[in-house]
Amino acid sequence: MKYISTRGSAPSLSFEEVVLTGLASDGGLYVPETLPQFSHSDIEAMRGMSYQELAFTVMKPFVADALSDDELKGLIAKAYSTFRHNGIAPLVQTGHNEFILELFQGPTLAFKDFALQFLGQLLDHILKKRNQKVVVMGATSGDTGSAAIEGCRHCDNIDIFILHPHQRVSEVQRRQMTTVLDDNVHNIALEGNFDDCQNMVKASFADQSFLPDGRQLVAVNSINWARIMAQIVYYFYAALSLGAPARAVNFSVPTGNFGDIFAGYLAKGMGLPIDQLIIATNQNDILHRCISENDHSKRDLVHSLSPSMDIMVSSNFERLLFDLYDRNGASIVTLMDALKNGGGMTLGEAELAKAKTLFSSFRLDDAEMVKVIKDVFEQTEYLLDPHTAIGLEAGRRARHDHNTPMVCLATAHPAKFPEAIQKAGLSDAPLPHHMADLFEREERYQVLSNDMDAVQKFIGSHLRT
Ligand SMILES: Cc1ncc(COP(=O)(O)O)c(C=O)c1O
Ligand SMILES: N[C@@H](CCOP(=O)(O)O)C(=O)O
Repeated sequence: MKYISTRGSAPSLSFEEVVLTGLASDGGLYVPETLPQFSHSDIEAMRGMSYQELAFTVMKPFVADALSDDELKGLIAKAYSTFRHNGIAPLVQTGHNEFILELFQGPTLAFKDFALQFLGQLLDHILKKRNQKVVVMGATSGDTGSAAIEGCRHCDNIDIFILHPHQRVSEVQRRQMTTVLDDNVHNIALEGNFDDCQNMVKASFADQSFLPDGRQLVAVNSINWARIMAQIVYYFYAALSLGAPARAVNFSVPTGNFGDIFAGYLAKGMGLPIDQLIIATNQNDILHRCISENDHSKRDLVHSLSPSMDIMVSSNFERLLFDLYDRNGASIVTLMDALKNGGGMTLGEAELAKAKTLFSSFRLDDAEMVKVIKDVFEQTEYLLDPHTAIGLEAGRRARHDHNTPMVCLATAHPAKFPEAIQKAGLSDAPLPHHMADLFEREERYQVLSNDMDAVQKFIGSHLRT
């Protein structure tokens, strides 16, 4: 399997190279040259598999050149060994043909664990084999950071630097990152927003001359293809539990950087019968505006009660555009230049029409989201986190029919976001046992101005030899 860049001029890479490269040298994102296909009977044969068996079956075609079957099985076993639920991704029914897929049973309580505990094991394996040391640099709006730190902290060959927007993540999210005191783990609170953090990470990948000779950056954001790949698995898992391949399923996905829902789009492309894919956004609604009215223009980023989705420029949208524009890299360069320099992009008529057949969308503001948390708790005693509340309500409003099951991805545990829960007039969800003393733990992080030089100097001076 080869991987190609969405901007058409970077070299194509193998799986191992793509995992270590992150951003393509032409500024694009890597995608597989062809998408593996599963037939109706292949998917039938997946019924009854454990999460780990399914992960092996779904990911194998993407990695077959790089990992033996036993190696892949071993990495999967270790990655999911720290999850707190035997089912790994349990489904909970909240209404008629309406389900929540709990993706927060991993060690850091968000869906990011599915890909990042696996990526941590994968990087450790590859780097030990190559006897190579790397620098991980990532941007987080709150959840990627802690999952990446948890995944990488035990890797001797990694120094990890995570940028989060200063005072723009919840206190639980910050402490999950900053109380990890291993000497290869570094947290930077950037005086800016998530887009500033992500821009700085992407610019640093484009010019890595600030690193000492022999070191390279590796991405833990969904820039890294392995992140998306691992997230495809739970779409298969949920759909199989609800009757696939005989029965189609809809998914509603709280969306920010467009990685999670893009994994659902790929699952559909691989043969999984998915009917609707619903993009659920908060007030930072560029994706909803794009799908509903072809308005993909940047606006000021609003600080919301669902902070993990406070993202304006959704990195993975570029991967979708690449497909919409028949994989023509030059078209993507034009669109991305317009977004960067002109503040927005307009999709062609045919491409917008295609996007509308693939995705529905819905937007909720804070007040609407808080009401959903309150109403759902009153009716079912199920406590939603703010991101999941947006996904659930968007699914209810945007689904076309009630005979097809609708699965809302529960992307985080409510204990991470007490502010929204309190606004709904409810008592905080307790932190799970392994985090019970989070507020007593010592923190370490560095506040830095939104200045590339300052960040890169900080990284350079904190690398272990
Ligand atoms: C809790 C939570 N929900 C939803 C999202 C959106 O996911 P994506 O960025 O893959 O669209 C994120 C992060 O981006 C998140 O942390
Ligand atoms: N919500 C994310 C933002 C980064 O997204 P990623 O999927 O590209 O890592 C976060 O919690 O950091």
